[in-house]
Amino acid sequence: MKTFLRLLRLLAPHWKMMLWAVLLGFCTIGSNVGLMATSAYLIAWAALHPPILNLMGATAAVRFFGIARAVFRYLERYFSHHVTFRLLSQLRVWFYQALETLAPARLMDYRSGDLLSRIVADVETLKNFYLRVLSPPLVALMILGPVFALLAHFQTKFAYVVIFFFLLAGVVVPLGIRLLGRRVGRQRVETRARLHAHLVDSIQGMTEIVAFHQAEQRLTKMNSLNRELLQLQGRMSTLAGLTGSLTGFAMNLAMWTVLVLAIPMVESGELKGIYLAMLALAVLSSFEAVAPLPLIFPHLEESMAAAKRLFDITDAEPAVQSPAVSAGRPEKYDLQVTGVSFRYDAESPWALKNLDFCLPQGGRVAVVGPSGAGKSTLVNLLLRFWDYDRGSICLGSRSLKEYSQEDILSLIGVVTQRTHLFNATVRENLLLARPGAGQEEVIQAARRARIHSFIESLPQGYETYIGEGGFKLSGGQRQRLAIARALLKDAPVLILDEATAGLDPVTEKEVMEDIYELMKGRTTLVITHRLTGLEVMDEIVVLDRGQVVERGTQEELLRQHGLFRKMWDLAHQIIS
Ligand SMILES: Nc1ncnc2c1ncn2[C@@H]1O[C@H](COP(=O)(O)OP(=O)(O)OP(=O)(O)O)[C@@H](O)[C@H]1O
Repeated sequence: MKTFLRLLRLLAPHWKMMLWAVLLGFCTIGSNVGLMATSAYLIAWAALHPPILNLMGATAAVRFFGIARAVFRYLERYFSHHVTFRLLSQLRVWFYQALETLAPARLMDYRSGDLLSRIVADVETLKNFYLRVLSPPLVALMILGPVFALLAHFQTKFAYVVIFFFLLAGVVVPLGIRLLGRRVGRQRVETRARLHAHLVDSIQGMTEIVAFHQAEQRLTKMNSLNRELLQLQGRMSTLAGLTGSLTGFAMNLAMWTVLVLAIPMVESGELKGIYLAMLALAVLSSFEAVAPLPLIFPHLEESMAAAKRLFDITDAEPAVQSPAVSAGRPEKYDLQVTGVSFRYDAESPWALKNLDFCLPQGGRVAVVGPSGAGKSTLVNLLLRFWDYDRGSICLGSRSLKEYSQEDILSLIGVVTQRTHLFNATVRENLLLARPGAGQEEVIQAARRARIHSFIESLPQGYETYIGEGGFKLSGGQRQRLAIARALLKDAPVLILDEATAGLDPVTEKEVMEDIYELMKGRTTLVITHRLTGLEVMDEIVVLDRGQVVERGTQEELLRQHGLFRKMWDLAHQIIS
């Protein structure tokens, strides 16, 4: 019920349009009843060869209802589709905005295919909530009044017969269908989501799947999910077919009952014969309003399941609470980390324990350590993707928690090993760092990152599409674009998170030179497990299992014969 009310609230801004669509739906079916009734009356009367002038009124009514039905149908479709598409786009934006506030911390537990399924398929499913759940009963209720009045005008018992069969087709049949189709809607939403997640996962990991000969297994799983979904869709279609026949049966029974009651009245002279066909067709056509009712429950169940999946995400608490008023820009860009401890959840071990270091404005500090030491965790905290549990991190004189995430992200430029490049042009990818930058600034940043001449050599220069994830570029070129992006952003604080990992030694050396260019005048934190280029660092902090185990300059650490020295020797053994 709560989900139902929340969905209604989402529809609230469009209530006027929806009301119009319902009114037009009523007018369409009303015109159809009028058209059928007046046509039957006209034909029956014309068969008695009255003077042609006497038929003029009925002829005009047939024309009027015929045209009205078409016009109302068009307008009803126009309004209902208009409102549905606006609703869907509003839902998509609303859901996407919720995703943004949760990224990345709260989204880690979801598969990307599952999220895709929610934003595409589940949102799409919700169009049925209005079109097939809310609107049909309102239209049916509205049509019942005039049809009742029309039939009661001739005989009250005709009207009661129609009400009885309306209730049968519009209430009893839907309840029966609900019993038969229990859980079909929900299962369909869930199976579809699993199939989407599996598909996206398979497409993203296609290279590994082929390399490890897993295509067969993947296909088998996909086929089994497909079959499950097909079965559920088959059940839904069976229900739709059953609904159609039951409603048709109730409709015909209603017509025959009215005829069985009316024919003796014609014989006894209580009712004129020319009204007989009119009554029969009026009853038949009024059932158009009842036809969609039996599928309300499966659609309602499906909409509720889809809405619940969306609300699950939008209700999640962001991992970081932004302050009501952000501290804005600090007066100095130094970072002070004092006694910081953090774990990803209450059951996990500490990823960082009592971490201390100071990074003065314009200074350079490297955090190194073996895999799992907590280096990326530190970056997550500095970018306010997660909030630390103990200790403090200050940027300038203020705690990081006093800055909104937006402000933090504008103050800190990041180059990571996994910089995401979009399936867009080179220029668009660079402009992501500063959308308002002019062409000259873009070129300048690319020049400083030494990627300009390469870009110029591309077929369309800066307008060349670089493919999804920048797949048309080499690793080194991708990193240079990332560096150009950071140069364009021109943030006072810089984090380099394994910025050269995955590059061959020659390219790494070249990219390092670009990185030194990027570091100039910025407060820089380098996160790495590769021990190259660290001689220019003011301090190196060595982390192991979340704790600082050594600190000093490269020279000092090499003399200490501790973990740093071990890592250094190992790295140089591998190279030699
Ligand atoms: N999202 C997460 N949820 C739970 N635990 C996590 C998460 N990310 C990292 N961890 C855990 O936190 C610890 C530190 O991981 P982190 O990624 O910070 O190490 P790292 O030093 O960056 O390693 P690498 O050099 O391999 O990237 C590890 O034990 C890891 O399993």
